[in-house]
This record gives sequence, structure tokens and C-alpha cells, in this order.
Amino acid sequence: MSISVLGSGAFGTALAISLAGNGPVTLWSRDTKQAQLMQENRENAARLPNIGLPDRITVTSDIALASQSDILLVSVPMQKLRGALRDYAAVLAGKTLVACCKGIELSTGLGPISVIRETVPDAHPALLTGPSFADDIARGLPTALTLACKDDVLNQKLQHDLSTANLRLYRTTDVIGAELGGALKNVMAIGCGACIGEGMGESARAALMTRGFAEMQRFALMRGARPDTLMGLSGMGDLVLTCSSALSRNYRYGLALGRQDDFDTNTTVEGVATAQALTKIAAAEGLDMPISKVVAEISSGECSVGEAIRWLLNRPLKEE
Ligand SMILES: NC(=O)C1=CN([C@@H]2O[C@H](COP(=O)(O)OP(=O)(O)OC[C@H]3O[C@@H](n4cnc5c(N)ncnc54)[C@H](O)[C@@H]3O)[C@@H](O)[C@H]2O)C=CC1
Ligand SMILES: O=C(CO)COP(=O)(O)O
Repeated sequence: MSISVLGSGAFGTALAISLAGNGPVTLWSRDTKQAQLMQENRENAARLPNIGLPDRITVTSDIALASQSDILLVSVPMQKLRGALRDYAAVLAGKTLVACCKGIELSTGLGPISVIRETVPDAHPALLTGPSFADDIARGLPTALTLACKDDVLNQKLQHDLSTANLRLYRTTDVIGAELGGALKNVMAIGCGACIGEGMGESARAALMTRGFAEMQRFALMRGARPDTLMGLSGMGDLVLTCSSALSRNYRYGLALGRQDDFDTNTTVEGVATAQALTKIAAAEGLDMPISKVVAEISSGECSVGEAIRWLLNRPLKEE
């Protein structure tokens, strides 16, 4: 069984490092120069600095070589997934493709598994998601993640092949729940960052996380997820991590909005597009998603963080 990771950002590189503990791994970058530098310097200086690449990792920009592996982990941002798969659909046909991204595609409202099904119809899709910072995984710190696949036989094999000494995978066949837990927690993390950045305090953050989780469940159940999936690593677990740590880019983006600070636009912040996608879908379905709505509005500049908080507080009182 051979493994490649397609996408050499922070998460793809971290996964490759962890998986290299089991055997050889091919790490593919679309950027030839970056691939050469990483292969020579044994470091991803751009996205994961100061962490060495084990000898068992081969970095390449040759997709024909990378796609020869049995299992391909696809670790690109959600809004880039369709384009990346479409570009290489011919060599990805029939492969096991494990999406490692968190989000909802803005143009279609779909999650990663559906995007794989549309772009590479005869691939075997799965999803790796849950609470983990790339830096923690790359440093070999203990992490537990969710592996989701409709086909439980394939999922059991993947669970075995992708678990490492420090990466413990739990499996589920509820791909919708797993996708949505990872996608929606990023939206709530932006909200929590904004709340802290604006100086609203820890109690307000706890309220946002809890009411945010209620929104996550409402949306996921509407889409057919199982409620227990949201209580697991890909829902509650990732919500707790991302809403409470400045290691999260979504949280830091929210902090910057609350403090009215600049933010590096080259940073991957999945929650921005996902908040817009959610708001669009919720409006069409008549679903009440107030926190997602204000996160979409503060991200697009339609309203300030202060206005958003006042609007949330002044909504009609209701049962919990
Ligand atoms: N960084 C983290 O701690 C974690 C990230 N994730 C998820 O992993 C996904 C990727 O995030 P990161 O690696 O952190 O982002 P990143 O910004 O560090 O890297 C993204 C990578 O995708 C590549 N890329 C973009 N468009 C591409 C295309 N069309 N074809 C090929 N490659 C393309 C970029 O060149 C870059 O190397 C996101 O959905 C994120 O939510 C999940 C768990 C942890
Ligand atoms: O998904 C993550 C943690 O599980 C990483 O979060 P950020 O994308 O906000 O950095």
C-alpha cells in the first residue's frame, strides 16, 4: 500500500510527516520550484517552517508520479478542490481519494465528497477531518481525527493504513455529518475570534460556541447528518479546538476583525466562503442561522463586529 499527499500546504506536509512514520510517502506540490526546494532543504519553509521532512518523504511536482500511489490524500483549500481535481481527473480516475479539506463550496453548496464524486466519478472518496493543528501533527503530538467513508470495508482499510503512532483515526460512514462538522466550526471560530477581539469576554465566547453548535446541528440535521456525528471529533471536538486557540487561522482572522487589525490575505481562512455558502443555503431553506449570517456580514464588511453583536443580543427571546 503506497500513499501520496496532493497539496504541500501546512496540513498536507504535516500529514506526510506523520505518515512517513509508517513507510514512504510522496508529497506533491503544483509548484515545481517549491517542490525542488522542499526536496533539497527537507523543510516546507513557507507553510511549516522549522520542522524537518523525514527521509522517507519524496517531494515532487510530477503528478504522474504522485498519482501512482494506492491512496491519495488531497489537501488543498475547499474552494480550490474542484479545480485541482478537474485539472488532474485523468490520472486520478479509479483512485482512493481522501479529501482533507474543511468547507462548503460556495458556487454549489457541496462538500468535498460530493465535489470528488462530480469531478472524478469513478474514484473512491473519503474524508479526513477533526481537531488537529498541522504544527501539532508535524511535531508528533497525539491527535485523534475522524475518517469518513460511505463504504465501511474501504474505511476500515483506510483507518488501518492512515493511522500512525501519534495519529489515531476513528471511522464513520456518516460523511455528511463529518463534512459539516469540520466546515461549520470554522465559521463559529471566526465569530469567537471577533467576539474576543472586540473585547466582549470569555462568557460571550462560551455563549457563541454553544449557540454556534446549535446552528451546526440544525444545519447538519437538515442535510441528513446523524446527530451523534456532530457530538464527535469532527463537530464538538474541532469546535472546541478552533474557537479557543490563536493557533487557528479562522480564530485569528476573527480576532483581527474585532480589533480592526490588518490580516494577511494569503492566509487560508476556510470559514469566510463557508459562512457565505451557509447563509445562502439557510435563506433558501428557511433555516435560522443568525451566527453564520453575522459572520458572513462581518467578513464581507457589510456590518461591524459591534453592530453584529448588538443585533444578536436584540433578537426576540426564545426557548433554548
Ligand atoms: N493547517 C491546519 O492546521 C489544518 C488544515 N486543514 C484543512 O486543510 C486544507 C488545506 O489547508 P492548509 O494546508 O492548512 O492550507 P495552506 O494554505 O497551508 O496550503 C494550501 C495548499 O494548497 C495548494 N493549492 C491551492 N490550490 C491548488 C490547486 N488548484 N492545485 C494544487 N494545489 C493547490 C497551495 O499551493 C498550498 O500549498 C484546508 O481545508 C484546511 O481547513 C485541516 C486540519 C488542520
Ligand atoms: O482545522 C483546523 C484545526 O482542526 C485548523 O484550523 P484553521 O484552519 O482555523 O487554522
